[in-house]
Amino acid sequence: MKFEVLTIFPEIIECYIKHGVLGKALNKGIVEVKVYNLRDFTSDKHKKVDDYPYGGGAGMVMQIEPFYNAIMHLKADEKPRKLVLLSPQGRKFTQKLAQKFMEESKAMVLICGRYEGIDERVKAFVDEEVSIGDYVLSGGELAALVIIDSVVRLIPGALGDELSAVEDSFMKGFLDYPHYTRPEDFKGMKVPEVLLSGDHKKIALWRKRQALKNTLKNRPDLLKNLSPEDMRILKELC
Ligand SMILES: N#Cc1c(-c2ccc3ccn(Cc4ccncc4)c3c2)n[nH]c1N
Repeated sequence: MKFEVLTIFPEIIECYIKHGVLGKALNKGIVEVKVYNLRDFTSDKHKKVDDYPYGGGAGMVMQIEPFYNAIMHLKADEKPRKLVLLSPQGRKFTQKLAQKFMEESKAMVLICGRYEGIDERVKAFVDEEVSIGDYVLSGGELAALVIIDSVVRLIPGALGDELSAVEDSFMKGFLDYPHYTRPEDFKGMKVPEVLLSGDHKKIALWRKRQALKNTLKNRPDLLKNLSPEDMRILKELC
């Protein structure tokens, strides 16, 4: 899968993608990430990308021309790609949308604005407008990285044999269970006995109960379409 990112801060993307799961997927050739500096698609000597908003108001707005020139440059190879604009006004990005992007797109262009946003006319050239959540960021780059990271985790082979995105929370419809590792006793804070028991059936039940308990407490909105067994466990918790 190929990601092409349009931004005025390429170093934000370039720094992050070298590490972790993404770095390994890049080294394996499962994923390709190309970053384009929008300033390279300007036509003035100052590489200007923003201007004052028509109608007045605070801040600056990013001009359409660099976005248009960059998108036309990418489209010149006539290969299919999904163009996604990151924006506070976008549809909510969820695990389900990450799965859809992974299944449907061989290539994605992630368009990152800054300042108070970008000229509305850019939207005529994009397929999706996406927001990663109900909070205000300073630009689209972090959102682009969230999308890249969550989509790459879903690509078969990206996590390596020992891990699987299927086990990820949200994939199962509820939050994850608690995790523990050595030491067994840290300043009197002990690992739950059940996890030391070696009884895999008991451990699995304990983990399911804890996951449902966490979900009931922090994200009851996720508790839909539970299996009858999970519903039984949940009722015990209430
Ligand atoms: N995805 C996503 C986002 C953004 C986001 C995305 C792109 C841009 C470009 C510019 N800004 C700054 C800005 C613009 C307008 N209003 C407030 C701040 C952005 C924010 N904020 N919060 C999210 N969940």
